[in-house]
Formats: sequence, C-alpha cells, structure tokens
Amino acid sequence: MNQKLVVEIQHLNHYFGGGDLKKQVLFDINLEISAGEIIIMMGPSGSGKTTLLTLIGGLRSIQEGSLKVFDRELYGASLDQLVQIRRQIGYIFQSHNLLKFLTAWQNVQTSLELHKDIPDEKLHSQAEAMLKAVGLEHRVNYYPENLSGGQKQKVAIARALVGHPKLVLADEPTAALDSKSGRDVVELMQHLAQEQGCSILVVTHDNRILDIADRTIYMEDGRLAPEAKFVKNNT
Ligand SMILES: Nc1ncnc2c1ncn2[C@@H]1O[C@H](COP(=O)(O)OP(=O)(O)OP(=O)(O)O)[C@@H](O)[C@H]1O
Repeated sequence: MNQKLVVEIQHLNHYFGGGDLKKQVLFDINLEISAGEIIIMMGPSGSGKTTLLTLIGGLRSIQEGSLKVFDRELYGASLDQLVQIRRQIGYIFQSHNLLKFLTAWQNVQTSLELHKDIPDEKLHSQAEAMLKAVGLEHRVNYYPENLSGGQKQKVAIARALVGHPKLVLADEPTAALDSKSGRDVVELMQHLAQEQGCSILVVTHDNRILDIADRTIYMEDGRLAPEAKFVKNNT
C-alpha cells in the first residue's frame, strides 16, 4: 500500500511541568495515518490520548521528535505556520463547544470565515448545505440551547467538515450522547469523511463504535501498543 500519509510521527516525546515537577506523558510515539483512513484511539484515562491529539492538531508545541501533518514538520514551526495547519483540520470535541449566542448556521459559518478564498455570498449557502447534509435543515436558525445533545454534536460535525478538511480530530465525540445518537453521529462522520476523502482520528472509550474504524490503536501509560500499526479491523 503506497497511500499518501496525512500524519507521520517519529520518536515523539512530551512533558508537562518543569524542574522537579517535570513529568513525561508521551514516550517514543511512532504513528502514521494515511489519506482517507479512520483510526480509533483507545486507552485508560490519563494515558496521554488527548495530549497526542492536541499535538497532531497543532494546538501545542512539539518538544521532542518529529510530527509531520500534510508533509509539514510541526517541530520548530512558528505560530503562523501552526495556524495555517489548524485551518486545514476539523476538530470535534466531547462538549461540542458551540457558541451559544450564535444560531446553528452561524456556528457553522464561523469555521468557513477562516477560509479567505470563499466569497462572502457563498458562506451562508455552504453552511446551510452542510447542515442539510447532517440532517438539520429544519434547525438552521435554532440556538444551541434549543437543540438536543445529538443535534448539537451534529452541528459541531457540520462545523468541522464544512471547510473540507483533509484531517478530522475528534475527542470523545459520543461521550455526552445516548447510544442511538452516538451511533448516528459516528456513522455521519464516517459517511461524510468517505465522501470528502478525509482522514479521521477519534479518541473514544466507547467500544460500540469500534467497527467504523479501519484500525484501532491503544495508548497505555503514554506509549502506543507495539502492535498498533498492524491491527486492521477490516481487510
Ligand atoms: N496541562 C497539563 N498540565 C499538566 N499535566 C497535564 C496537562 N494535561 C494533561 N496532563 C497530564 O498528562 C497525562 C495525560 O493526560 P491526557 O489528558 O492526555 O490523557 P487522556 O488519555 O486523554 O485521558 P482521558 O481519557 O481522561 O481524557 C495525565 O497524567 C494528565 O494528568
């Protein structure tokens, strides 16, 4: 298989704190994510999953090792370069992080406004089309407080995918949802990702959604399990 790599990590270490309190939380992480691949990352609480996700997302500085996203090295990258990378990534978090004073389409549109190449008159229609794609065409003018948990998470998915990112990072996207809404949300992510050809890395404790992944990797005590690269769910 000679697919293009979206993420390439070699010998990555990460520490929190300094001096006597310095604590290593990631140890010699090596990981590759190919274009279009859906990977689930599991592991006990505190094992380092979110830390790795935020490093891949350009939300923290790389301290040691190499981490390339879209072939660009993030080690030593400037803030401007990190911001450029972040614009090409869609983020979905457990608590959806919608802005409560904006309607569903305004929330989705905020993400498009970062793309300077999209003319203003198209922002509204693209945001609305994306809300339709997640089945919320009848909720475009609703504020988050009037949406259910599953609907809010779908707005967050629409916001993450509307700019057609090549990579989506999702941290516990189903944690706040009942099992039916959780299933709907991951199937929607899977479907839209396949349509748009983007890669997805999902951190989850929810083993009901494992079947959507091409590969499941395990983090324990800051290390990825050695077999991580070779576990395939579907062949
Ligand atoms: N900002 C921080 N400052 C200091 N220590 C931190 C910080 N963020 C995380 N840690 C520590 O780093 C370790 C890894 O945390 P991380 O949140 O990455 O784990 P996790 O696997 O995502 O856990 P969970 O499943 O509970 O979200 C933990 O020991 C945590 O206490």
